[in-house]
Amino acid sequence: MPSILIDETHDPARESWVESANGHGDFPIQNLPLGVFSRGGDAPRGGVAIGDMILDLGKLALSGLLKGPAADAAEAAAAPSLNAMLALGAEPRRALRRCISALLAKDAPERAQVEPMLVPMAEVQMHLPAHVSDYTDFYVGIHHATNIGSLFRPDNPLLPNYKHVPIGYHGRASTIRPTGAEVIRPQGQTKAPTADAPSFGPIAKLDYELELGVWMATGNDLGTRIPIGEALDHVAGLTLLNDWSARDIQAWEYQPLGPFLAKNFLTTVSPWLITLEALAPFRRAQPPRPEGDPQPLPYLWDEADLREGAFSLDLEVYLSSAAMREKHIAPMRLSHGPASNMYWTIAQMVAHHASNGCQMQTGDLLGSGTISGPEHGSQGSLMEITRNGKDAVELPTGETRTFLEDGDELSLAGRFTADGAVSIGFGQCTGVVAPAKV
Ligand SMILES: O=C(O)/C=C/C(=O)CC(=O)CC(=O)O
Ligand SMILES: [Ca+2]
Ligand SMILES: [Mg+2]
Repeated sequence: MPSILIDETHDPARESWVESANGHGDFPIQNLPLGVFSRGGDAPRGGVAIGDMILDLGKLALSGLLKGPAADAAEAAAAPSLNAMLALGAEPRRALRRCISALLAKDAPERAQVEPMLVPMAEVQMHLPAHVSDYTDFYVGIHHATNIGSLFRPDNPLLPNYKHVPIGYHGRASTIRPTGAEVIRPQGQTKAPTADAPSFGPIAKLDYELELGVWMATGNDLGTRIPIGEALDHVAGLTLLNDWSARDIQAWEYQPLGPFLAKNFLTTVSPWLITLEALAPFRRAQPPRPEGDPQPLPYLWDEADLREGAFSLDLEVYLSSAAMREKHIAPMRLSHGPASNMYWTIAQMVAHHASNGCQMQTGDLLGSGTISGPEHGSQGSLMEITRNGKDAVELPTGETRTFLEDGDELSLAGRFTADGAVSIGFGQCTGVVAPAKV
């Protein structure tokens, strides 16, 4: 476990000569997240967000301003995906962060050389930061697991394995997209409990799931494990993740093998990878397990992980219907809550995933599972908010929603805050629902 490394890159007094970065909600100089962008159809390449600009890592790599591991990292990042850069591991990534922070800091003598490497964010197209090797979705939001379990299985909401095993399922890498991808309403086979027979067509219960995504930097050899104490050394950073879900397909298909077509038609992520090093000031102790909960097996237990395995992060979900956007009504907040409702830490997810010798790889993406709080107003899906369609939500236009309608725009937002630190965010994670392609 890398211990919390707070250095000059987190200094709250550090400002940038890129004026828009100072006081920026997501991308002040203390964040410096990694992404892949292109402009006007040119080749996608790595970049670092700073305010409303992007520092082109392709140009930085060629500039001669970097030396040693930082130069290696920038050179590897001058590619259509960051996989080669992530595969270098934490040290070159951290060295690059320290150099970029110094180059972008107010009064940096290199300003005149760096300024031509900046591209306005408004002019670019964002891509996924990495080629997704494999995608796995966990289920660590204990309130979500309890809420949704009681809707799918009223007699048996939280199954007895939940507090021993970080439950997950294998998702599909080919349908992960960055923010902005249209959410085409899926078609599928469904059967209402009252119907005599199943039918096929556009689904009615389109939902979202508020999740954290974890990008893996390095993996393990087939047949070997990742010890929990080393798990975060394999992680590059975090993203927001929306696991769009078809609840009517899910209810009919999920037993006995779990989610399949209800979940694999699209997953949206925020395009910026917030590195673990940027998150150092926001690491927190994992909330203690409730009294009476079982002690996890030793391969899932690490004292250092318990001391700093959680994050001080606030999450929000916003909905805006087509009619709201037409009338310039601000998006309505559907939920708000802390990310501290994760029963298992990221290190526990990673250690468990590799515990059977499963090979993890650079570019693997792990979803946390839906993060819900215990109270109304903090649930991370419409199925929970509307109790599977029983209690409609009223929008400011007087429209109502039980699940998402065509034209709805759904956005996730997340913000890390801590005393004495400049807060940072993920940027956009949004999708607009389009009619089914029948
Ligand atoms: O059957 C259930 O309990 C429901 C499972 C899910 O909705 C799966 C899922 O995507 C996990 C999650 O996001 O927490
Ligand atoms: Ca999910
Ligand atoms: Mg999905």
